[in-house]
Amino acid sequence: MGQLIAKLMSIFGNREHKVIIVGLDNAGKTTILYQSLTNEVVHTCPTIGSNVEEIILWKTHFLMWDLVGQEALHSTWITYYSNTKVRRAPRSQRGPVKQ
Ligand SMILES: Nc1nc2c(ncn2[C@@H]2O[C@H](COP(=O)(O)OP(=O)(O)OP(=O)(O)O)[C@@H](O)[C@H]2O)c(=O)[nH]1
Ligand SMILES: [Mg+2]
Repeated sequence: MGQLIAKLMSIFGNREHKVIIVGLDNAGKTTILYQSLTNEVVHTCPTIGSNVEEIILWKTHFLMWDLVGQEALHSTWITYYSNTKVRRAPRSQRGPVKQ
């Protein structure tokens, strides 16, 4: 556990990081965000726009943006992408490619 924390600290340091959570509607994005904050499963409604919360882990601040999942509003995601880097999972961790 100590090694894991040390590794995470070496990646993130103690600065503030902006994290955006995107995905299909009803995927569970808001549930994950508020479960992380409260350690409880909370009742959610479909997100319109976004929810934003700060999570502090080992002095590192994560500003978590939970975005709308409805397909008709995916075009609004781009407005949240400023000052972000997209990280893809390593190829070995990605799912099968659809033909
Ligand atoms: N069974 C099950 N239900 C879940 C899980 N996570 C979330 N849900 C339920 O799925 C529904 C949608 O969850 P949300 O967290 O609101 O989904 P969302 O991705 O934020 O949806 P949008 O805001 O519409 O984009 C809720 O009724 C949750 O209680 C899970 O791991 N298992
Ligand atoms: Mg939501």
